[in-house]
Amino acid sequence: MLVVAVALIDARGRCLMQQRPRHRRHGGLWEFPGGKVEPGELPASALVRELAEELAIVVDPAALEPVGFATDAPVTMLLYRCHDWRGTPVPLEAEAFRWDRPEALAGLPMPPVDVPLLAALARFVAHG
Ligand SMILES: Nc1nc2c([nH]c(=O)n2[C@H]2C[C@H](O)[C@@H](COP(=O)(O)OP(=O)(O)OP(=O)(O)O)O2)c(=O)[nH]1
Repeated sequence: MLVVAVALIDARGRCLMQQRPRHRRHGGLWEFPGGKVEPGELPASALVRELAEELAIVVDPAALEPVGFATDAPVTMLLYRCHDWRGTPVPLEAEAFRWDRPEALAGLPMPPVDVPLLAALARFVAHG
């Protein structure tokens, strides 16, 4: 299963994570916005679609920069970062969401693939 996700990063270097609805797989855990890549879909297009559905924001695929990927079978997740989007994120599907520095988010309960990707993101945000 190929999953794409994004770290939206604001002007203060804070990143958005959201809490999965409790009734779903990994319910209650904190994750990056995103979702599954559908057959025939490009990863960046899938992410643009998911961000419109989940957060009501518009993202240009060119504004998505790769951070890295991680696997915890059956999930392989590609993480991008993005500093530029249109609209104000609204949690349409999440239980809750929060903006914080990647180091501060590291203590939240999250799915296994998110742990190394959040660490990679923290290095990016620290070093530009
Ligand atoms: N969005 C997202 N999903 C993650 C993360 N970490 C992680 O293991 N996952 C897993 C949970 C799910 O098994 C899968 C994403 O599926 P999803 O259910 O959110 O995606 P979707 O919106 O396409 O799902 P659906 O339409 O089938 O309900 O990836 C993460 O940081 N963000």
